[in-house]
Amino acid sequence: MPAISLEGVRKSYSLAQVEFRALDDVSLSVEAGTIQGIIGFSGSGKTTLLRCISRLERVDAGRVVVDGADLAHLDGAALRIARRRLGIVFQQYHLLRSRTVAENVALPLELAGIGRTAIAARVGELLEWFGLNGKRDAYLSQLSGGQRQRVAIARALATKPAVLLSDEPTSALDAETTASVLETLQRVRDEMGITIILVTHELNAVRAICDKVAVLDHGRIVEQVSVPDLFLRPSSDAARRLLGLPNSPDYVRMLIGESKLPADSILLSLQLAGASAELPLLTQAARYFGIDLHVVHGEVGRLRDVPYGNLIVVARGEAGPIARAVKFLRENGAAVNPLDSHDGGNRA
Ligand SMILES: Nc1ncnc2c1ncn2[C@@H]1O[C@H](COP(=O)(O)OP(=O)(O)OP(=O)(O)O)[C@@H](O)[C@H]1O
Repeated sequence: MPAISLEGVRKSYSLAQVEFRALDDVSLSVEAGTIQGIIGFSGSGKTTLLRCISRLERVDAGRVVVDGADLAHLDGAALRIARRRLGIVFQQYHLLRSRTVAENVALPLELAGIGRTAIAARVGELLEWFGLNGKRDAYLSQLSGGQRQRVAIARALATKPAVLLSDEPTSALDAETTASVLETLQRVRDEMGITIILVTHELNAVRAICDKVAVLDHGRIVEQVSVPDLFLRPSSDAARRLLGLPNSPDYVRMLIGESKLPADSILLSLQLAGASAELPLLTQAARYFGIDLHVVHGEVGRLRDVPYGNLIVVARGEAGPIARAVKFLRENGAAVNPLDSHDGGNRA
């Protein structure tokens, strides 16, 4: 059974009597014990989606089933109890300045009416697990950003939720602290078996710890794929733009500072993964077919040990050899798409 299942979720806001659909028929199933990333451009609906899952916002239509309970259709005491199965962390921590670390972590347990002895035991267990024992009596002002976020995560997990929702938990942190918070989230999944939803605009966070990732675009999920598939084979326009792989030739020309390419050249988008990324395919294609292949934009790297390259290449030469080179690249496992229909993209 999935830990979270969204079916046909819709949410609109009215602004100056104009209805704006922030979530449009969103369906998503998140397996228990996994980290689900949610990415998308600003305004695509990420935060709204988290607010609807946590019932901070009521959906207009659809089902929001968390750990077996449909939060969209619960009210009163039943909703309060069901919400304890969810923990939430935010970018800005939302911790209380007037309380110590231990008192912050205790807060949700106090609100749930748990007895003092049980609260002390649970808080002690969490502070130990999060390496915060030495800070139990410290106040917010005495903590680093990373420590604050660990306190916020510990507090979110106080009531032993099945699911942790995290909204941009690392965007206020430097690279090193980000890495340690991401590692903490990974341990939360691995050692506590908690399902995590991670809303982020940082692709590195997705690459580092997510199992699957959903791409939101204008309130719709346009891709729900494994993390390797996002990086190695992005299919939606939104995912390609998020990865810095634009589909628009004009945008690429601006990026490379060339308003016009030579008449005998075309722009190619090239994706290589696994074995194809280990071969010197571009050099071979250029040599065999007597053309120039010039990488003008993109990235190469390794994703969970699979080498990959997402490249924008200017191919220069005669139409026939370019078409044969493209065929050769495809036969050797590269995904090749002409970007430019004006400068003869149809030749490939
Ligand atoms: N309470 C609200 N009233 C009216 N419009 C809203 C409200 N909350 C969100 N919106 C609109 O819904 C759309 C989605 O907003 P949301 O905050 O979910 O996007 P996001 O992807 O989280 O963006 P960001 O990355 O900038 O946080 C935006 O156009 C936003 O202006």
